[in-house]
Amino acid sequence: MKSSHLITKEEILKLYKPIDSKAHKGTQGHAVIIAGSYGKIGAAVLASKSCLKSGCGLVTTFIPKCGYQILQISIPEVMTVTDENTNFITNIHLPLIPQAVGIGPGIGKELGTQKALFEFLRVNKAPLVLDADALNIISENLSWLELVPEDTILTPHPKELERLIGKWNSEAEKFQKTIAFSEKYKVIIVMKGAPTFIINRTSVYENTTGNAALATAGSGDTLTGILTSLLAQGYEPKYASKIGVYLHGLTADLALPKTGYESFTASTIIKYLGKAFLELEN
Ligand SMILES: NC(=O)C1=CN([C@@H]2O[C@H](COP(=O)(O)OP(=O)(O)OC[C@H]3O[C@@H](n4cnc5c(N)ncnc54)[C@H](OP(=O)(O)O)[C@@H]3O)[C@@H](O)[C@H]2O)[C@@H](O)CC1
Ligand SMILES: Nc1ncnc2c1ncn2[C@@H]1O[C@H](COP(=O)(O)OP(=O)(O)O)[C@@H](O)[C@H]1O
Ligand SMILES: [Mg+2]
Repeated sequence: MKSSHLITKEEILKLYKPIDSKAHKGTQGHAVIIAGSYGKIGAAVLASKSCLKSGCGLVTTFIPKCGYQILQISIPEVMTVTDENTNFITNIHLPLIPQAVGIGPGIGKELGTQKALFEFLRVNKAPLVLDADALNIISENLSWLELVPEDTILTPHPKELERLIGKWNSEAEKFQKTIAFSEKYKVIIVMKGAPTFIINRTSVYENTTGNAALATAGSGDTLTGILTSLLAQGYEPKYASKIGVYLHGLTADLALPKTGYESFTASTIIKYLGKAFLELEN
């Protein structure tokens, strides 16, 4: 297997940019989260809340109509734009030019959603995070990756990775195929797992934070929100991916003594984001 570089606190401290005292919401980036379908609006809530709580100034979330009240009541700080359709996304229209977009958590694979994703990828110019069902749809339409901005961040868990690159027979082959995929499509792959690796062309980075408390529904959805927020704030994708993965894992390391493994949930990740960022302040 190819040797990897460790993502350590020392490295993250060099990449992290503290918030300027003259900052206002307009300078902190406007992020868009496109997520959710009937029964999975929670994915949109988790991604949007973690996005907002990772420092970007404004968050707009695009959801099917059924999620409108849920989202507005769960997170009043987040603006909401709804699809014409009730239960799933069919036509992505944004009344703004976003600084970054995260798309995929909980969107499902309805034909209408597949078409909406293709149309969105055709017109989108903003730095992008692709997760969950966006990856599952793209796995069956790999040529769509030619439409995405260079250095788009893909965040597959092992099953989503298999759908993208095909089966592997060994760890070495998994890395070899993921590297080849990253090179071919000029994308950054956050290979989620225990630990998470980031593959950027032939470079492999291994995260040093995180623990099994993260093995809980929605923890990947929060990572999508964090990464999208960092991109919206102007971090280059190669740095946003490292900082985001590091902070996401750090929330679990900081929370574990208080929550134990069992009671830790994706909402705990969001709760501990503040403490994780404060670790970068010294
Ligand atoms: N509250 C909400 O609204 C939530 C909404 N959510 C949304 O739901 C949608 C479906 O997402 P999903 O990931 O559950 O389904 P899917 O892609 O079929 O993968 C499941 C299979 O993958 C595997 N697998 C996964 N991790 C693995 C690992 N570490 N290591 C090894 N294998 C691993 C495992 O396969 P197995 O081992 O069982 O063969 C498992 O059965 C998606 O849009 C998501 O955003 C969720 O975020 C939850 C909260
Ligand atoms: N045992 C573990 N140790 C460290 N991190 C883990 C562990 N289990 C899960 N994670 C992390 O939790 C997240 C799970 O993402 P994902 O499977 O997409 O969840 P969901 O789709 O439910 O939001 C990933 O970031 C993964 O690295
Ligand atoms: Mg996921």
